[in-house]
Amino acid sequence: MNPESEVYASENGEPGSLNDNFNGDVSERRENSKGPHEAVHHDRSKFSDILQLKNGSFADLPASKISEMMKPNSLENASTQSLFSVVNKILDESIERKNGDIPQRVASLLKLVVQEIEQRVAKHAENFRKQSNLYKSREERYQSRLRAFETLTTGTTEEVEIVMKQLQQIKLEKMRIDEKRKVEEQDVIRLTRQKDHYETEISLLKQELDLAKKAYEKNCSELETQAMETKAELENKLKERQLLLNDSRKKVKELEAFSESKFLKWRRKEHNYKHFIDSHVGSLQELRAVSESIKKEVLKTKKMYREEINHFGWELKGLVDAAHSYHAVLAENRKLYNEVQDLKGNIRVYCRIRPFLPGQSEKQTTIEYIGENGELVVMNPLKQGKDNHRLFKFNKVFGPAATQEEVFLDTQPLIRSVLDGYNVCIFAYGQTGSGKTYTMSGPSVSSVEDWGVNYRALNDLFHISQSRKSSITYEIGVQMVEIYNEQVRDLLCNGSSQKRYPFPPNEFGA
Ligand SMILES: Nc1ncnc2c1ncn2[C@@H]1O[C@H](COP(=O)(O)OP(=O)(O)OP(=O)(O)O)[C@@H](O)[C@H]1O
Repeated sequence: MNPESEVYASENGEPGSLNDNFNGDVSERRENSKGPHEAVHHDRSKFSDILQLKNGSFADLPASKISEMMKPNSLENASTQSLFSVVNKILDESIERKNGDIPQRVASLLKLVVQEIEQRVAKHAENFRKQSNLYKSREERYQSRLRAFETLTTGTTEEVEIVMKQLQQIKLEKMRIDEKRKVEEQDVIRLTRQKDHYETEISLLKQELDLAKKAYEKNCSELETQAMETKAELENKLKERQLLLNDSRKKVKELEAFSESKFLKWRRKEHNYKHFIDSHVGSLQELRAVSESIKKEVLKTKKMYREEINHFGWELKGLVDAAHSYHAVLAENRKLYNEVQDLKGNIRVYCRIRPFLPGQSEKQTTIEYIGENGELVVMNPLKQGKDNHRLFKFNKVFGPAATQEEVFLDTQPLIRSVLDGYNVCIFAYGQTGSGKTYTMSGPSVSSVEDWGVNYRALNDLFHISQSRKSSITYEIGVQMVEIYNEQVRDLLCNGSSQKRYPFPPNEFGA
């Protein structure tokens, strides 16, 4: 038995009232004493009988009864309640008696009963003490256990947290499993319904199958009878067919003989056709070769035609370009013609003033004024009065800063009119060192910037003739002459044998 069960047993039994305890002791002794149950009952009934004597007294009891009651067995088996009742009754009787004397035998009984009660009280006290010690030891045990539990509790807080988390996860898992289980339950319900449905379908199909089976069996029997009939018919027909087959065999033999003769005839015809086809294949090959050569000829002719057409196309394009250029030239000529007509006469006179040459910077210029419209005022310090200044009028005056290109641009339209058949003459006039060569040829041929009117004019004419070559072919010739002291000299003639002019009229006028 464990301590807890011991405590509960003790609490329920031993710490009760005195009477209960005494009753317990009595029952315990009763069980331990191996005497007959009837004897115990007899001892107890003795005390009960005595106590039920309400009108009688102990003093009046016979000595034999009292000595029986005083026996150790009788006292030990009596209940504590009975013992206290005996004591009280004896004491009450002694009080009621006037002389107060108690008979010797009653006093002896009283003493024995009191001793019995004392023993029981002592035993009871001893039990209480033992119980108390037991409770104390158990309390100490519980205290130590409590402390151990407290230590365990503080030590296992972290574990408890982990366990709580695991528990949480397990709960979640459980919820998931529950949901899954619900779904599965629904599936089970669905499947059960389906199963029911299929079962009803199966039962229906079974019924149909039974019906079909019966119908089939019926059909089978009908067919069997029909088959028998048909068999008989077929046997008859077979006989008829057998006869027909014999006839047919005879006919086949006749036809075979006929086809054999036909085959020989067709064979001969095939041979004739083959010979005919072979002869025609030869002539066909010849025709093919002729056709190939004709095809090549046709392709060659086609190519030639294509090239000629291309050539015509180019020529046509040239004509179109020429027509376009011709229109442009016509427009330009018209413009030039108008310009020339606007001029007063066909002669233009330009004046170019050259800058001072190196080393002449200290000299004073005689040019007073250069006008926009060709006016030039020249001062003559040697003359006085009115003659001091003289005004000259030109088509245009080029100042010392004018470039070669600016000078050329004014003469360019006139030069271009040469290409349309007009006669043009550019004539440079001036005293020695005034800049005629510089203007007409330029200081240097290597630099295009320095080119004078002659080079620029020829360059321009070559460009135009090149652009118009599809429509017009020009022949360009150059003459360069110098008139000095009324002597004309050919400047393009090499060496000392320079040709002297006047030339014959046909040469000079070209
Ligand atoms: N516009 C100009 N700018 C700079 N230098 C010029 C100009 N015109 C002429 N000169 C210079 O003046 C000098 C004389 O010029 P150029 O030889 O052309 O004169 P010219 O009239 O031909 O002389 P000549 O009649 O003796 O042959 C040259 O050194 C030339 O470089």
